[in-house]
Order: sequence, then C-alpha cells, then structure tokens
Amino acid sequence: MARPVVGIIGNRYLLNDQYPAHAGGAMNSEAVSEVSDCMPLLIPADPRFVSVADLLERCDGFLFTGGRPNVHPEEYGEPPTEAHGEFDRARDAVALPLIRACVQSGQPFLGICRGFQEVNVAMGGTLYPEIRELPGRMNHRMPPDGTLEEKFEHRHTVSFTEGGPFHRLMGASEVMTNTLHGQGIKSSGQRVIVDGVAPDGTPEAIFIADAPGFTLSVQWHPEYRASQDPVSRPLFAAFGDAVRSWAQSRTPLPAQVA
Ligand SMILES: N[C@@H](CCC(=O)NCCCC(=O)O)C(=O)O
Repeated sequence: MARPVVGIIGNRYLLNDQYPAHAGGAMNSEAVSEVSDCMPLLIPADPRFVSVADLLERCDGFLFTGGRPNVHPEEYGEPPTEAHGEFDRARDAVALPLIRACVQSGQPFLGICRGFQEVNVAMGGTLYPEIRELPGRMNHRMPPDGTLEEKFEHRHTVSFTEGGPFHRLMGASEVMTNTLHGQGIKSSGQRVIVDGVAPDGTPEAIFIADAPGFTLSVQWHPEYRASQDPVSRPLFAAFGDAVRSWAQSRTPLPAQVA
C-alpha cells in the first residue's frame, strides 16, 4: 500500500546566484521517509503553481521547513527594515493560508524553524527581526563557519511545560537542541500555546490550542539526524502517526498529543 504523502513546503533559492529553484533540505525528506514513514513530496511553494485547495486534496500532511528567508513583516503589520533580511513572498502566500486551513480541518502539520515562525504569524502573532539584539538573549544563529556537525550541534536546553504535549511526547521536561535562527516569536498568535522555552526565554515549542489535528512546531531543527536523535525521533514518529490517520479517514487522530 502506498505511503501517505507529506508535502514539504520549502524555499525558493538562486542556484549559483542565478538559476531559480525550489528546494528543501534532503534531511527533511530523510526524516519524513525514515522516521515518519511517509512519502516526502517537495512542493513548489508559489501560488502561481499550487493552490491551498490542491495541496489539501493531494497531501495528507505538511512539513513547513526551515529556511533563511524570513516571513515578510507586512504579514504581521510591521514595515520591513534592513534587520528583516531577505524574504520569500511566494512561500508566504502559500504557507500562511495553508496553515490556517490545516488548523481548521485537523490536517496534520509540523513546523520547523521558519515553519514554526510561519505558524505563529498565520495565527496573528508577530516576530522579532533579530533576537540576539534583545537584552538578556543569547545568539541563536548558526555558527558562520564549521562543518555541518558543528552547525547542527546541540547548543541549549529547551524546558517544556510540566504535563504538556511536548513533555508527554518526549518523556522528559528538558531536552538539548540545536539552534540556527535569527528571528523569534515576539507576541504569540491566537491560540498559540508556548510549550517549550530556551534558557533565555525564547519560545522554542508551540502548538495550537483546541486544534483538532497535529500542530506541534519547533524553533530548532529536529530533521538533523532525526532517526538517531532521541528528541527528533518521537516528534517525527508522532507526526507520521497523525498523517497516517488522516490518510486513512480524513479525520484527525482523536488522541492528538496536544
Ligand atoms: N529565517 C529565519 C528562520 C531560520 C531558519 O529556518 N534557519 C534555517 C536555515 C536553513 C537554510 O539556510 O536554508 C530566522 O533566521 O529566524
């Protein structure tokens, strides 16, 4: 029997600074295939090519991946500044309404890094352009140099709410994670529950209150070595269970971890 399909919402890049391409890190596909046991399908996240209705019909769940381009601040009512960096307006135009549609229907999604930030913005929240400039905050950006192992190494703890969905899923109230982002949640969107924080108070794990389906999203990168990492594995496995349930009956898994 064919495996359920997870639409991978990636980014638009210029290969060799010239050739436009849609891309998503291979480690996202690996995590979805090997840990969630679903078929990864890279989506060209551009409203000229795909509609939200098409995506909801063709895919059983969605992975909103990390990506360097930031959600455009106009999406949360703020003007762009230099600190906001580069954007991917086509991805914004697909991802934000798609997240809202999934929250409503119960179709499962997992948000990672930029995807986590998109979930917050889709629900009406706002972002800081550069959290390392805030008093008392650490630098969450990836080291500019070094190997992939060095860039993705564990760099801080995340503490989960006692008895919350992440605590229950991980079987631990505190875990170690990597960190590769410049932006962070400023104000939480409607129904966005912050369920995990870094030592400096930066929100790291969220879910949507009273959503019928799987909405867990994280600011770190669980896709890195997902099959070996004790934090990534349960997250991608639970996401896969939710996607399989949706594929079978088009209804959310009743015992959603949230
Ligand atoms: N742009 C946002 C999100 C950061 C993020 O997703 N980082 C992963 C980068 C992977 C890549 O370069 O493709 C922020 O900086 O907060």
